[in-house]
Amino acid sequence: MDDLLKSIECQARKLIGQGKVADYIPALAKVDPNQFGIAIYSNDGQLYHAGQARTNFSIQSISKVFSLTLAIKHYGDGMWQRVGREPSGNPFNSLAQLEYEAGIPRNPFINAGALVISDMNQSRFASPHYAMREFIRRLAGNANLLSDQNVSNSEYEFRSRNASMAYLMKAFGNFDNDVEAVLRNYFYYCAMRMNCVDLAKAFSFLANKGVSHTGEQILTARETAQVNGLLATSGLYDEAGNFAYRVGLPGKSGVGGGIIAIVPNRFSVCVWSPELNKSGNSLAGMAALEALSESIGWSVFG
Ligand SMILES: NC(=O)CC[C@H](N)C(=O)O
Repeated sequence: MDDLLKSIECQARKLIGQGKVADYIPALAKVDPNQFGIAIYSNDGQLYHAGQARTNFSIQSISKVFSLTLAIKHYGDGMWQRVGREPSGNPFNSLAQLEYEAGIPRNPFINAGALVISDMNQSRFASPHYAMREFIRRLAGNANLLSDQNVSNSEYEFRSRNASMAYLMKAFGNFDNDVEAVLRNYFYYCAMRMNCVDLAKAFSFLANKGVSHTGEQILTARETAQVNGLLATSGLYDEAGNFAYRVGLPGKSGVGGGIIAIVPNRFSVCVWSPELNKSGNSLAGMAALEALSESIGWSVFG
């Protein structure tokens, strides 16, 4: 495995220069593009990694999986009245569908969907950002994880598009709490800093029928399969089809350049390289996951 990861790293690094680091906020635009890391965590507790697997980065939309998990734990099936389960086919920050679909976002992994989920968690917890941080720390088994205030403040400053989505949903009656407070928390989650090893471990429960690497039952086996189904159909925004075709695994990306992928009943994987393609997914990360999945025969589609 170590040799395979080294050779995948070497191939993937050749693609650096073809993408573009997220530049919608200055704090992310400054990230050194010349970075790559990968970590794989197996259900029997083996960790494999290569490159900068212990360098922290901004998890961004990968946080949407943590928020969804927390919401499922507390709301169960009732939550699906407020958010759909279909791929959007649109960019992650698109407003278009919200207007003609009565303020119900297509799925929990686009921004509008994650904002509704954050609104649910806001109603449920006295201190939602603290609840979420503790949940993520517990899942990763790392009590030192922090959110980057510089990133979250900058996101809040440039919040117009996310704020528009939230206010539009409020106009449709699909938003209960103060929009600005929910935005603050949503940005706090996006700005959590983690590395590939943290993320591979944190998502091990999705590869292990809902049981975390510390033995805690996070979701039921059924809920875990449902989340993986949603990740496979919507985890990479308007590139979910392409990801299914090239990689064939449930996955979730973020504009910090991280992508997590789940090999059900076997492994959780995290790859990171900051340069993005046009859909906002790590360009070298996608290529690395494709090579890995092909070499090991991981596709869930056969
Ligand atoms: N795709 C992403 O990672 C988007 C997250 C980013 N914080 C946003 O809300 O726009």
